[in-house]
Amino acid sequence: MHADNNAHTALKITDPDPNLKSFRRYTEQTRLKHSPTTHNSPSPLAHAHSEHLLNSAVAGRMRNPAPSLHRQPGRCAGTCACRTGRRAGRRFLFRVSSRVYCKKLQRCLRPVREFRPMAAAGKAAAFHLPPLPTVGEIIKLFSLRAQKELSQNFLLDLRLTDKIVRQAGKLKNAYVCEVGPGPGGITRSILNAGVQQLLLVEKDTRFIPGLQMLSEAAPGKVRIVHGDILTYKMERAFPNHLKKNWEDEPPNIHIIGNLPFNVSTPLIIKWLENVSKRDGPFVYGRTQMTLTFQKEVAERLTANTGGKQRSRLSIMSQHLCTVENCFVIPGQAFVPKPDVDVAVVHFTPLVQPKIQQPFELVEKVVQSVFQFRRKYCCRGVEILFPERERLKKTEQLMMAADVDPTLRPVQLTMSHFRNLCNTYRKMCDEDPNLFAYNYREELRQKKRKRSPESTDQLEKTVEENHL
Ligand SMILES: C[S@@+](CC[C@H](N)C(=O)[O-])C[C@H]1O[C@@H](n2cnc3c(N)ncnc32)[C@H](O)[C@@H]1O
Repeated sequence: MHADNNAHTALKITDPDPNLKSFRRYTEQTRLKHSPTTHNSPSPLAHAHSEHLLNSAVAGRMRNPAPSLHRQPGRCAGTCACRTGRRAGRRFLFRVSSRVYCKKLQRCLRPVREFRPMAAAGKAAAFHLPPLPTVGEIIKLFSLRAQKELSQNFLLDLRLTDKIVRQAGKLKNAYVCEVGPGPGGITRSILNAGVQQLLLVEKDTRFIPGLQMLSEAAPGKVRIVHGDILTYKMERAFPNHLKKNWEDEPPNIHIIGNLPFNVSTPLIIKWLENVSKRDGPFVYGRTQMTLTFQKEVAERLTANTGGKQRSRLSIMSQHLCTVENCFVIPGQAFVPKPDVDVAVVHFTPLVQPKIQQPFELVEKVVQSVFQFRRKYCCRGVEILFPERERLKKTEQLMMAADVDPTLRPVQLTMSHFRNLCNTYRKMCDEDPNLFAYNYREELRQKKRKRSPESTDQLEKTVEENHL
């Protein structure tokens, strides 16, 4: 373990983790389960190789099976006699990208055809993770019960995790940060996409040994940070040479994550602010993000003018990024099943934000407008101004911005919001106290004046409750 420049715990893997003792137990059990006595006569060579694989996995030196074991294309190289054909044993097979695995042995059945030409042609072999226990088995192995307070819902289906990772685009030789990798389903898909480096930021210590196992299976590629993504300093996460100008194509850096629901919204707002200020993960340029959200939040992020879900999030995200609602993952796909469905959203920061004003100003205007989402939009605009000049200034703003005050907030287009923000900015420049004006604070003070005792009492009770 060594200290990361982020003051989080970055883990460097040297010795096998104590938990690998239980992994050894696991592999022993697997070996016994699939021993020659329970399967149709395997070749002694295959059995010996199976032993070697299991032992080397424990030592953290798992590699692809030797080509000699793939001499019978399409046939399981392990101790079971299942076939890739239509015949017996088909139920044990499953596919990950172009690879066929035997479920029972966790063994790749990649036929020799796929193995040789690459080497023969002198090309660098594409990276593939060696056979590993399934994500489900990792969960059992390390007793990783999902914790509700961390909104933990795991994805075990590798076809789904592959599909999420494909939304990020081409990841060959990319630098990727995965947030909240948990038991590592998405992590495997990212590694199989041929990334150069993968940074994992995980808050829950219990997942670290399972992630170490993945790290050992992809030597030199994985960096594990035990920390909180909300405070992790992303501006130091990747090498400096990857930096691109904002106007250039996005850098080869991606953020991917199946985020906990209670973290995803504050995190995306933080990252949108980082996009606007070109700091955090965006010091490298227009870093792309592929993240999951509760389906309704994803709909808000991508809602168009007039849409039922049009909200503050729609304007804040779409004025800074191209936002794409990629696909929905039904709740049943997760373990344990959440009460809601989940959607995958892809963000690419825009070269020119649609509203060229400071993040805080845009947020203040947009938040005020949507404060009364069922009323005319002028009702929300009013709260940008102190009471004594409210009506006059609201009228002035609506007129100068050329916005019909009887439109509802959801009917306002991006250019309406741009005009409102630009005009409000001019008014703030003319009156330096205006931006600091806070409607809620004014309300509170008015109430305090009206009934000082009850307000003081109320505040005291709130304070006590906080303690
Ligand atoms: C919904 S689970 C997803 C796990 C895994 N990515 C998957 O798809 O199966 C969310 C993960 O994020 C982690 N997490 C929660 N809050 C976090 C935070 N603030 N920073 C980093 N990781 C966090 C949880 O411990 C958990 O592993």
